[in-house]
Amino acid sequence: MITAEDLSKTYGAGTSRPRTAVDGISFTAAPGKVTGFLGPNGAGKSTTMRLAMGLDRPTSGTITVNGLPFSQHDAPLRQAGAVLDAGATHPGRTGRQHLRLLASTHGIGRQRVDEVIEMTGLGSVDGRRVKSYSLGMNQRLGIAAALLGDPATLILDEPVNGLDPEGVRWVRQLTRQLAAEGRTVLLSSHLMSEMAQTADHLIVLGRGRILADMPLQDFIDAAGESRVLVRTEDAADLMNSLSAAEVTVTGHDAETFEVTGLDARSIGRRARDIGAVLHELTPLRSSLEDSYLRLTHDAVEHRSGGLESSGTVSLAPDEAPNGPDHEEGR
Ligand SMILES: Nc1ncnc2c1ncn2[C@@H]1O[C@H](COP(=O)(O)OP(=O)(O)OP(=O)(O)O)[C@@H](O)[C@H]1O
Repeated sequence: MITAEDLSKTYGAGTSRPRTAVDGISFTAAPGKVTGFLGPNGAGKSTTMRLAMGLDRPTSGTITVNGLPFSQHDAPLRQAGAVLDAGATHPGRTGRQHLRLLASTHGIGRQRVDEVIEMTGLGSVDGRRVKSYSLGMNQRLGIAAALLGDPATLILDEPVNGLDPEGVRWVRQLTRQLAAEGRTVLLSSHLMSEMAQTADHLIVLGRGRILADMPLQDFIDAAGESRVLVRTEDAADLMNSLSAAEVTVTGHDAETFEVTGLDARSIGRRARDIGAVLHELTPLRSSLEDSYLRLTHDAVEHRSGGLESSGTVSLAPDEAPNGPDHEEGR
């Protein structure tokens, strides 16, 4: 379990150019779930993860892992493992040497090193020097290191970065399995399709603040708009009869159009009323990407407001992640 309470981090505090990376956030990443951490570049995801792993100190507030600040645990590696910087290894060591060294400094036996090498598919390259590793091999080595202590909590910052499709699928299955075993998994990724298949819960950050904290499906339902695909012999008549202030009708071809703002049931009834012959009436589900982009787009367009659901979604104008003054990276 990871718990942040009113957590803030300002870099360069006291200098002429302070930079608040994390701005008073509170959230819980619960056991047994994959919690997806989303947000544009510079939103504060990596900083929050580093704070959780005790690699940086909060300016104010707290973040705990399994009830205690990470560094206060007697055997921290057994509490939480993290993939934060896949390149953070000594390039002259072999993968196996790197893992053995890490294991020995934490009282972890060689058998566990063999296990994590097996789990991460590094068996064929564990005797090679890390400097010869591809990005994908480095990611696997990072994940192997994170798993060494068999921790209850995993923090994975962009773990699929650089992996081929087989590797991406492997990370997805591994994270799902780790959560199914009752562990807490906090996962960041810019790959929306991957996040949609992996996460149970989402926390969306923008400019250091929480924009959304809710189950994945609720986020998609709350932020996405429902669309319905209609195919009919009487497209022109039905399109005319559906026109209303809150309804958008977009024609595709002579028989097909898409409706936003009315559900399939209402469209079916209207078709019956005017005697239109329907061939297809398909509700189209929003994707996570649609919802994410719509959430941020709306905030910029309307300069206020947000979305209500079973959790929190709010966007103030100056928090809009793709607003005009948004910093694209560091
Ligand atoms: N060590 C540092 N010193 C100064 N500023 C920093 C430092 N680390 C991060 N920042 C700043 O804090 C903000 C948040 O950065 P962070 O890396 O946490 O964002 P992120 O959401 O992980 O972004 P990305 O998706 O690009 O990885 C950025 O403006 C960044 O420039």
